[in-house]
Amino acid sequence: MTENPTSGTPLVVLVGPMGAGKTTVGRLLADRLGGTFRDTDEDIEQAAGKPISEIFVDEGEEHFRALEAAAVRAALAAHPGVLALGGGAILDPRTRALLAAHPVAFLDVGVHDGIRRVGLDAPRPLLAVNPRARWRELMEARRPLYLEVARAVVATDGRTPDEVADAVLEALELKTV
Ligand SMILES: Nc1ncnc2c1ncn2[C@@H]1O[C@H](COP(=O)(O)OP(=O)(O)O)[C@@H](O)[C@H]1O
Ligand SMILES: O=C(O)C1=C[C@@H](OP(=O)(O)O)[C@@H](O)[C@H](O)C1
Ligand SMILES: [Mg+2]
Repeated sequence: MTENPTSGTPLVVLVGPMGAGKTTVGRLLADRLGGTFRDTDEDIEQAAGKPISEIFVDEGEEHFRALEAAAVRAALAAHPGVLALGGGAILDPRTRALLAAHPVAFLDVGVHDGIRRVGLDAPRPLLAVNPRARWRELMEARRPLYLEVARAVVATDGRTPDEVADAVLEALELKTV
């Protein structure tokens, strides 16, 4: 295992917009690094006992963001493997401040690949209406925040998840098992 025995904090944290491949690439990276994978969206769903789309409908986005901030804080403090965040986690200034102490990779993607990928996947409540325009709008507002927290920026357009995982390892100079 290349887990981080001294601090018990993540070897790598993935941020970026919906469809960047954080969850998919995070799993691959955990395999390569010999650590475990954690995704704060999954932590939130498990704790709430329902999918994120239902949390948005039942309790609203603000409530989801509060759960998300707590889930990210807990995972950053204690998860020694690979951690993927949800696309909007970086909206919280306290989360961004915490991320400053961690090896964060921003998985970048353009609207074309981003939208194609989310179209193949589980529903994202923020993209339920006018997905293309919404995705662009969100990315425009959030790009500076992704850049603010990132130690490495990794382009994912036209790359397979395996190629993206390789690029993250290289950019952050991480050693595989
Ligand atoms: N580099 C890639 N190329 C093609 N498809 C991808 C790539 N990365 C992820 N996907 C697919 O896109 C969808 C969304 O990926 P996911 O990892 O959930 O993104 P995120 O967690 O960043 O929203 C999934 O169906 C996944 O299999
Ligand atoms: O960008 C966002 O605000 C969101 C991204 C989603 O995660 P992914 O980025 O893993 O799709 C999930 O947290 C929720 O639907 C909100
Ligand atoms: Mg995800």
